[in-house]
Amino acid sequence: MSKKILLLSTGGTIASAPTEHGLAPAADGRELLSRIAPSVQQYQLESEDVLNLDSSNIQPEEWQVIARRVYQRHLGYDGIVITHGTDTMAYTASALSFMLPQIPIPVVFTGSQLPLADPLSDAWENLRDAFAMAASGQPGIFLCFNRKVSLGCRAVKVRTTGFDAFESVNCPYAAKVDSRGLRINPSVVRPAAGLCQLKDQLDCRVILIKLTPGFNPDIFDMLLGMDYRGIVIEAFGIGGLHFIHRDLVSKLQKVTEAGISVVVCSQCLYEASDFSVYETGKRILEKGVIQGRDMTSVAAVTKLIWALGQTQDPAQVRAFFETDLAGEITLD
Ligand SMILES: NC(=O)C[C@H](N)C(=O)O
Repeated sequence: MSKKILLLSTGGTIASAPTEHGLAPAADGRELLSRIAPSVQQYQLESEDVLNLDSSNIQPEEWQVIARRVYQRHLGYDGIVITHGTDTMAYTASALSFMLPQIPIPVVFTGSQLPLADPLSDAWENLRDAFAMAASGQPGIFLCFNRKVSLGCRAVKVRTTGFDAFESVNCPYAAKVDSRGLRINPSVVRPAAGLCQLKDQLDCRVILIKLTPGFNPDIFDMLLGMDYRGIVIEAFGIGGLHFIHRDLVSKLQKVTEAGISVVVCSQCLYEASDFSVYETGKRILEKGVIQGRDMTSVAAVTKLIWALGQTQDPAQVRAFFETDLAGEITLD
Protein backbone atom coordinates (compact mmCIF):
# COMPACT_ATOMS: atom_id res chain seq x y z
CA MET A 1 0.00 0.00 0.00
CA SER A 2 1.36 3.41 -0.86
CA LYS A 3 2.15 5.74 2.03
CA LYS A 4 -0.36 8.43 2.87
CA ILE A 5 1.35 11.77 3.29
CA LEU A 6 -0.04 15.17 4.18
CA LEU A 7 1.54 18.38 2.92
CA LEU A 8 0.97 21.35 5.22
CA SER A 9 1.93 24.62 3.54
CA THR A 10 2.89 27.74 5.48
CA GLY A 11 4.37 30.00 2.76
CA GLY A 12 8.05 30.89 2.32
CA THR A 13 10.14 31.30 -0.81
CA ILE A 14 9.16 27.86 -2.06
CA ALA A 15 5.62 29.18 -2.59
CA SER A 16 6.60 32.73 -3.55
CA ALA A 17 6.17 34.79 -6.67
CA PRO A 18 7.42 38.28 -7.54
CA THR A 19 5.16 41.19 -6.49
CA GLU A 20 5.68 44.98 -6.68
CA HIS A 21 6.82 44.81 -3.00
CA GLY A 22 9.31 41.96 -3.56
CA LEU A 23 8.98 38.17 -3.40
CA ALA A 24 5.90 37.11 -1.39
CA PRO A 25 4.14 33.78 -0.75
CA ALA A 26 1.55 32.99 -3.43
CA ALA A 27 1.17 29.27 -4.23
CA ASP A 28 -0.97 27.06 -2.01
CA GLY A 29 -0.30 23.41 -1.12
CA ARG A 30 -2.37 22.11 -4.02
CA GLU A 31 -0.33 24.09 -6.51
CA LEU A 32 2.95 22.90 -4.94
CA LEU A 33 1.78 19.29 -5.20
CA SER A 34 0.57 19.65 -8.78
CA ARG A 35 3.94 21.09 -9.85
CA ILE A 36 5.95 18.21 -8.40
CA ALA A 37 3.35 15.52 -9.17
CA PRO A 38 5.60 13.39 -11.45
CA SER A 39 8.17 12.97 -8.65
CA VAL A 40 5.77 11.89 -5.91
CA GLN A 41 3.32 9.61 -7.70
CA GLN A 42 4.19 6.72 -5.42
CA TYR A 43 2.45 8.38 -2.45
CA GLN A 44 -1.17 9.07 -1.61
CA LEU A 45 -1.05 12.81 -1.15
CA GLU A 46 -3.27 15.41 0.45
CA SER A 47 -2.57 19.04 1.22
CA GLU A 48 -3.82 21.70 3.61
CA ASP A 49 -2.92 25.35 3.79
CA VAL A 50 -2.06 26.36 7.33
CA LEU A 51 -0.46 29.78 6.79
CA ASN A 52 0.78 31.85 3.88
CA LEU A 53 3.66 33.82 5.37
CA ASP A 54 7.26 34.72 4.79
CA SER A 55 8.91 32.91 7.68
CA SER A 56 10.27 36.16 9.13
CA ASN A 57 6.64 36.62 10.19
CA ILE A 58 6.40 33.16 11.76
CA GLN A 59 6.55 33.55 15.54
CA PRO A 60 5.52 31.51 18.59
CA GLU A 61 1.81 32.16 17.86
CA GLU A 62 2.33 30.49 14.46
CA TRP A 63 4.31 27.61 16.03
CA GLN A 64 1.15 26.92 18.03
CA VAL A 65 -1.03 26.99 14.91
CA ILE A 66 1.31 24.58 13.10
CA ALA A 67 1.80 22.25 16.10
CA ARG A 68 -1.94 22.04 16.74
CA ARG A 69 -2.62 21.15 13.10
CA VAL A 70 0.05 18.44 13.14
CA TYR A 71 -1.40 17.05 16.36
CA GLN A 72 -4.97 17.07 14.97
CA ARG A 73 -3.94 15.29 11.77
CA HIS A 74 -1.10 12.96 12.72
CA LEU A 75 -3.22 9.86 13.29
CA GLY A 76 -4.56 9.88 9.73
CA TYR A 77 -1.21 9.82 7.91
CA ASP A 78 2.07 7.90 7.62
CA GLY A 79 3.99 11.17 7.50
CA ILE A 80 3.65 14.94 7.24
CA VAL A 81 5.72 17.36 5.13
CA ILE A 82 5.61 21.03 6.15
CA THR A 83 6.71 23.62 3.60
CA HIS A 84 8.09 26.68 5.36
CA GLY A 85 10.30 29.67 4.63
CA THR A 86 13.95 28.97 5.31
CA ASP A 87 14.73 32.05 7.40
CA THR A 88 13.10 30.80 10.61
CA MET A 89 12.47 27.17 9.66
CA ALA A 90 15.06 25.91 12.16
CA TYR A 91 13.28 27.78 14.97
CA THR A 92 9.88 26.31 14.07
CA ALA A 93 11.29 22.79 13.66
CA SER A 94 13.10 23.06 16.99
CA ALA A 95 10.03 24.44 18.79
CA LEU A 96 7.83 21.64 17.45
CA SER A 97 10.38 19.09 18.70
CA PHE A 98 9.46 20.18 22.23
CA MET A 99 5.76 20.88 21.59
CA LEU A 100 5.01 17.43 20.12
CA PRO A 101 6.90 14.88 22.24
CA GLN A 102 6.63 11.26 21.09
CA ILE A 103 5.13 12.15 17.73
CA PRO A 104 4.73 8.66 16.20
CA ILE A 105 5.26 9.62 12.53
CA PRO A 106 7.89 11.58 10.58
CA VAL A 107 7.14 15.32 10.42
CA VAL A 108 9.53 16.87 7.92
CA PHE A 109 10.12 20.57 7.36
CA THR A 110 11.43 21.74 4.03
CA GLY A 111 11.54 24.81 1.81
CA SER A 112 13.82 26.28 -0.82
CA GLN A 113 16.13 29.15 -1.62
CA LEU A 114 14.48 29.75 -5.02
CA PRO A 115 10.72 29.59 -5.67
CA LEU A 116 9.40 26.28 -6.99
CA ALA A 117 8.20 28.12 -10.07
CA ASP A 118 11.79 29.08 -10.98
CA PRO A 119 13.35 26.64 -13.48
CA LEU A 120 16.59 26.52 -11.43
CA SER A 121 14.80 25.98 -8.12
CA ASP A 122 16.18 23.72 -5.41
CA ALA A 123 12.59 23.05 -4.31
CA TRP A 124 12.20 19.90 -6.38
CA GLU A 125 15.08 18.12 -4.72
CA ASN A 126 14.11 19.30 -1.25
CA LEU A 127 10.47 18.23 -1.67
CA ARG A 128 11.36 14.83 -3.13
CA ASP A 129 13.71 14.11 -0.24
CA ALA A 130 11.26 15.44 2.36
CA PHE A 131 8.56 13.12 1.03
CA ALA A 132 10.98 10.19 1.13
CA MET A 133 11.78 11.00 4.77
CA ALA A 134 8.06 11.42 5.54
CA ALA A 135 7.48 7.94 4.08
CA SER A 136 10.36 6.40 6.07
CA GLY A 137 8.30 5.45 9.13
CA GLN A 138 10.94 7.09 11.34
CA PRO A 139 9.17 9.13 14.03
CA GLY A 140 10.33 12.63 14.92
CA ILE A 141 10.51 16.25 13.84
CA PHE A 142 13.05 16.73 11.03
CA LEU A 143 14.35 19.40 8.67
CA CYS A 144 15.28 18.26 5.17
CA PHE A 145 17.40 20.41 2.84
CA ASN A 146 19.92 19.76 0.08
CA ARG A 147 19.82 15.97 0.42
CA LYS A 148 20.39 16.03 4.16
CA VAL A 149 17.99 15.53 7.04
CA SER A 150 18.66 17.05 10.48
CA LEU A 151 16.83 16.55 13.73
CA GLY A 152 14.56 19.61 13.98
CA CYS A 153 16.26 20.65 17.22
CA ARG A 154 19.80 20.53 15.74
CA ALA A 155 19.26 22.46 12.50
CA VAL A 156 20.73 25.91 11.89
CA LYS A 157 20.46 28.09 8.78
CA VAL A 158 24.05 28.87 7.81
CA ARG A 159 23.77 30.42 4.32
CA THR A 160 21.75 33.31 2.91
CA THR A 161 21.83 32.27 -0.75
CA GLY A 162 23.55 28.88 -1.22
CA PHE A 163 21.45 25.77 -1.63
CA ASP A 164 23.40 24.04 1.15
CA ALA A 165 21.65 26.36 3.57
CA PHE A 166 21.25 24.19 6.69
CA GLU A 167 23.57 22.22 8.90
CA SER A 168 22.99 19.75 11.67
CA VAL A 169 25.13 21.29 14.41
CA ASN A 170 26.95 19.15 16.99
CA CYS A 171 25.04 16.06 15.86
CA PRO A 172 25.39 13.82 12.77
CA TYR A 173 22.63 14.09 10.16
CA ALA A 174 19.57 11.96 10.87
CA ALA A 175 19.56 10.87 7.20
CA LYS A 176 21.25 11.59 3.88
CA VAL A 177 20.26 10.94 0.29
CA ASP A 178 22.89 9.45 -2.02
CA SER A 179 23.08 6.84 -4.76
CA ARG A 180 21.86 4.23 -2.29
CA GLY A 181 18.69 6.24 -1.63
CA LEU A 182 17.58 7.70 1.70
CA ARG A 183 19.98 6.42 4.36
CA ILE A 184 18.85 6.87 7.96
CA ASN A 185 21.52 7.08 10.67
CA PRO A 186 20.22 4.80 13.44
CA SER A 187 22.51 6.40 16.03
CA VAL A 188 20.68 9.73 15.68
CA VAL A 189 17.01 8.84 15.33
CA ARG A 190 14.99 7.37 18.17
CA PRO A 191 11.75 5.41 18.42
CA ALA A 192 8.64 7.11 19.80
CA ALA A 193 8.23 5.86 23.37
CA GLY A 194 4.79 6.54 24.75
CA LEU A 195 1.79 8.54 23.72
CA CYS A 196 2.16 11.72 21.65
CA GLN A 197 1.13 14.80 23.56
CA LEU A 198 0.49 18.37 22.49
CA LYS A 199 2.45 20.61 24.86
CA ASP A 200 1.72 23.91 23.19
CA GLN A 201 1.92 26.47 25.98
CA LEU A 202 4.72 28.98 25.30
CA ASP A 203 6.08 32.13 26.90
CA CYS A 204 7.74 34.57 24.50
CA ARG A 205 9.40 36.64 27.22
CA VAL A 206 12.80 35.26 26.23
CA ILE A 207 15.77 37.16 24.81
CA LEU A 208 19.02 36.03 23.21
CA ILE A 209 22.05 38.20 23.98
CA LYS A 210 25.35 37.91 22.16
CA LEU A 211 28.12 39.31 24.33
CA THR A 212 30.69 41.68 22.89
CA PRO A 213 33.77 43.03 24.66
CA GLY A 214 32.56 46.06 26.66
CA PHE A 215 28.92 44.84 26.92
CA ASN A 216 27.13 46.87 29.60
CA PRO A 217 25.59 44.65 32.34
CA ASP A 218 22.97 47.33 33.17
CA ILE A 219 20.98 46.06 30.20
CA PHE A 220 19.88 43.20 32.45
CA ASP A 221 18.17 45.70 34.80
CA MET A 222 16.21 46.92 31.81
CA LEU A 223 15.14 43.35 31.00
CA LEU A 224 13.99 42.82 34.60
CA GLY A 225 11.89 45.99 34.24
CA MET A 226 10.40 44.65 31.01
CA ASP A 227 9.25 41.45 32.72
CA TYR A 228 11.49 39.07 30.78
CA ARG A 229 11.47 35.55 32.24
CA GLY A 230 14.25 33.90 30.25
CA ILE A 231 17.65 34.94 28.92
CA VAL A 232 19.97 32.98 26.65
CA ILE A 233 23.52 34.36 26.60
CA GLU A 234 25.99 33.59 23.85
CA ALA A 235 29.21 34.02 25.80
CA PHE A 236 32.81 33.81 24.58
CA GLY A 237 34.62 30.63 23.49
CA ILE A 238 34.17 27.51 25.58
CA GLY A 239 32.50 29.66 28.24
CA GLY A 240 33.61 33.04 29.53
CA LEU A 241 32.12 36.43 30.49
CA HIS A 242 33.84 39.64 31.63
CA PHE A 243 33.84 40.67 35.28
CA ILE A 244 36.44 43.46 35.26
CA HIS A 245 35.40 47.04 34.29
CA ARG A 246 31.81 45.78 33.82
CA ASP A 247 30.81 43.01 36.20
CA LEU A 248 28.48 40.54 34.52
CA VAL A 249 28.85 38.04 37.37
CA SER A 250 27.18 40.05 40.12
CA LYS A 251 24.54 41.29 37.67
CA LEU A 252 23.64 37.75 36.64
CA GLN A 253 23.38 36.78 40.31
CA LYS A 254 20.78 39.54 40.72
CA VAL A 255 18.93 38.30 37.64
CA THR A 256 18.78 34.64 38.74
CA GLU A 257 17.77 35.67 42.27
CA ALA A 258 14.83 37.50 40.69
CA GLY A 259 13.65 34.13 39.32
CA ILE A 260 14.79 34.64 35.73
CA SER A 261 16.10 31.52 33.99
CA VAL A 262 19.48 32.22 32.38
CA VAL A 263 20.94 29.73 29.90
CA VAL A 264 24.59 30.19 28.89
CA CYS A 265 25.87 28.97 25.51
CA SER A 266 28.84 29.76 23.30
CA GLN A 267 28.87 32.14 20.39
CA CYS A 268 31.02 29.55 18.58
CA LEU A 269 28.71 27.58 16.29
CA TYR A 270 30.47 24.25 16.74
CA GLU A 271 31.23 22.07 19.77
CA ALA A 272 30.06 22.27 23.35
CA SER A 273 30.48 25.06 25.87
CA ASP A 274 31.70 24.27 29.38
CA PHE A 275 31.67 27.13 31.83
CA SER A 276 33.54 25.13 34.49
CA VAL A 277 36.92 25.40 32.71
CA TYR A 278 37.96 29.06 33.13
CA GLU A 279 37.56 31.46 36.05
CA THR A 280 35.66 33.73 33.64
CA GLY A 281 33.03 31.00 33.31
CA LYS A 282 33.11 29.20 36.64
CA ARG A 283 32.20 32.33 38.60
CA ILE A 284 28.75 32.47 37.03
CA LEU A 285 28.02 28.77 37.53
CA GLU A 286 27.93 29.53 41.25
CA LYS A 287 25.25 32.15 40.51
CA GLY A 288 22.61 29.70 39.31
CA VAL A 289 22.83 29.89 35.54
CA ILE A 290 21.97 26.86 33.37
CA GLN A 291 24.61 25.40 31.04
CA GLY A 292 23.51 25.06 27.41
CA ARG A 293 26.36 22.59 26.67
CA ASP A 294 26.25 21.67 22.96
CA MET A 295 22.78 23.02 22.23
CA THR A 296 22.52 25.50 19.40
CA SER A 297 21.27 28.98 20.32
CA VAL A 298 18.19 28.23 18.20
CA ALA A 299 17.45 25.18 20.33
CA ALA A 300 18.24 26.98 23.59
CA VAL A 301 15.87 29.86 22.77
CA THR A 302 13.02 27.63 21.57
CA LYS A 303 13.44 25.25 24.51
CA LEU A 304 13.37 28.16 26.96
CA ILE A 305 10.23 29.66 25.34
CA TRP A 306 8.63 26.22 25.61
CA ALA A 307 9.88 25.42 29.14
CA LEU A 308 8.63 28.76 30.52
CA GLY A 309 5.23 27.95 29.01
CA GLN A 310 5.14 24.66 30.91
CA THR A 311 6.04 25.90 34.38
CA GLN A 312 6.42 28.96 36.64
CA ASP A 313 9.11 27.20 38.66
CA PRO A 314 12.74 28.02 37.74
CA ALA A 315 13.86 24.69 39.27
CA GLN A 316 11.58 22.86 36.83
CA VAL A 317 12.99 24.93 33.94
CA ARG A 318 16.48 23.86 35.02
CA ALA A 319 15.32 20.22 35.16
CA PHE A 320 14.05 20.48 31.57
CA PHE A 321 17.48 21.74 30.50
CA GLU A 322 19.18 18.89 32.34
CA THR A 323 17.11 16.43 30.28
CA ASP A 324 17.61 15.46 26.66
CA LEU A 325 14.03 15.81 25.40
CA ALA A 326 14.41 15.44 21.63
CA GLY A 327 18.10 14.95 20.87
CA GLU A 328 18.87 18.67 21.35
CA ILE A 329 21.64 18.25 23.94
CA THR A 330 24.43 15.81 24.73
CA LEU A 331 24.56 14.99 28.45
CA ASP A 332 27.56 13.04 29.69
N1 LIG B 1 14.25 31.03 1.31
C1 LIG B 1 13.24 31.50 2.04
O1 LIG B 1 12.27 30.80 2.24
C2 LIG B 1 13.37 32.88 2.62
C3 LIG B 1 12.07 33.58 2.92
N2 LIG B 1 12.31 34.97 3.24
C4 LIG B 1 11.33 32.95 4.10
O2 LIG B 1 11.93 32.59 5.05
O3 LIG B 1 10.14 32.88 4.06
